[in-house]
Amino acid sequence: MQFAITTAAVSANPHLKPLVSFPRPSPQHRVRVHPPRHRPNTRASAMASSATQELTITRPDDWHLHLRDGDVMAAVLPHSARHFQRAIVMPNLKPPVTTTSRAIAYRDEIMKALPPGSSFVPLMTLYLTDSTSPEEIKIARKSGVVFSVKLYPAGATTNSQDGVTDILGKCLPVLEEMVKQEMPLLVHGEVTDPHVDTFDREKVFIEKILAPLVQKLPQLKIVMEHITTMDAVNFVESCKEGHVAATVTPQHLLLNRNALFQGGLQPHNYCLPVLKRETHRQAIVSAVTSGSRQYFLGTDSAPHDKRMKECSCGCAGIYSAPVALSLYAKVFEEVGALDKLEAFTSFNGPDFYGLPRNTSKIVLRRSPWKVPATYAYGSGVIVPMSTGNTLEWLPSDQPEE
Ligand SMILES: NC(=O)N[C@@H](CC(=O)O)C(=O)O
Repeated sequence: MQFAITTAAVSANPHLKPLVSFPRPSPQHRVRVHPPRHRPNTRASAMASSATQELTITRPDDWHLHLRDGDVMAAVLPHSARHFQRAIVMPNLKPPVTTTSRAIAYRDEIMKALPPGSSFVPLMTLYLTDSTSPEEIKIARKSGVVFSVKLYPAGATTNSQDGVTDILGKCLPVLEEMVKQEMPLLVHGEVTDPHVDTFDREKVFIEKILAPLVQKLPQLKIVMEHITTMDAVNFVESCKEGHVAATVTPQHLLLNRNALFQGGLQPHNYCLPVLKRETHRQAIVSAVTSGSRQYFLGTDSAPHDKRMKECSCGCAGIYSAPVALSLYAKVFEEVGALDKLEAFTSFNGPDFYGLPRNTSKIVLRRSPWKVPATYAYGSGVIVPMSTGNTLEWLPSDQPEE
């Protein structure tokens, strides 16, 4: 990563309080809290660096993306293709992508919808069901286009009704084949028991499902998707690097659960797993900006029509593809860790998946830009994360307002 301007290497926001420490269960699982470094000690130096700084980083990949299909896909795909070289494409379509042949057909649709000249590469994912066969995993690996298998506990989130009901039982032969094929299992880590408090569902999933799974199949490569709690951070860090990793979204780095109720119900901040307390957000920020190789970028960008979000039973999902890079840069800058951004966005993911790192670059300029209120698609509009806000970091090919 290059810092083009030398006035002040990396500026932290002088108005932000340093992160505070919080009680931890055991010393070996302690999250490292990294206070801002290179904090400019004069207003002048902060202003000088903010006026001029730019970052050149290896082009990132998005390791958790919902592209949908049809009109919505046509509208959102260019946003991801503009900033990301590759993306793990989630399979929760209606009907879900449960076989390699469907994954190939979906991939073809994506390729056709790409803007001319785009070199974006979709990495396909199979949707695990109780009846997925070990043979399907062999076919998936041979195809060269399927790179992972997604576990949705049945009923946990958008289009998960066909998901898994018994991961440690019925799915075991499939998981054993995945170990052989070195095929990562991507996990939506929430229990669905209605008696478990919504805010505890990730923690309980770790205790009841994930920890036993790792114990049973320690060689299985697992990505805990869109982590939201310090429990997840502690769990990931208690596991072996290279075997268990986690993706982290911009919303779980920037928002806590107050954002759901700020001035009234805020449907555009509602996603699953739901936002958690501030202490959890801080634990995730500390973990991700520590330089650990177990975390990588996964936006979970999940577009829904505005009418499906703003209604009596609004659906879960935050659309972040156009703003994600700007937001991740903001998070890293706020704790003085911009020097760690590139590993998170561009190295840790491919290293975990055993894929080559990208060779092309992208430039982030400190050039404030206003997020549009909505993005139009065929029959409606999608409201992006940070709608209407001004963001500091502009990726090089982001069109100016
Ligand atoms: N994150 C969400 O809240 N929603 C996702 C599904 C998912 O990843 O849980 C979606 O597909 O809309």
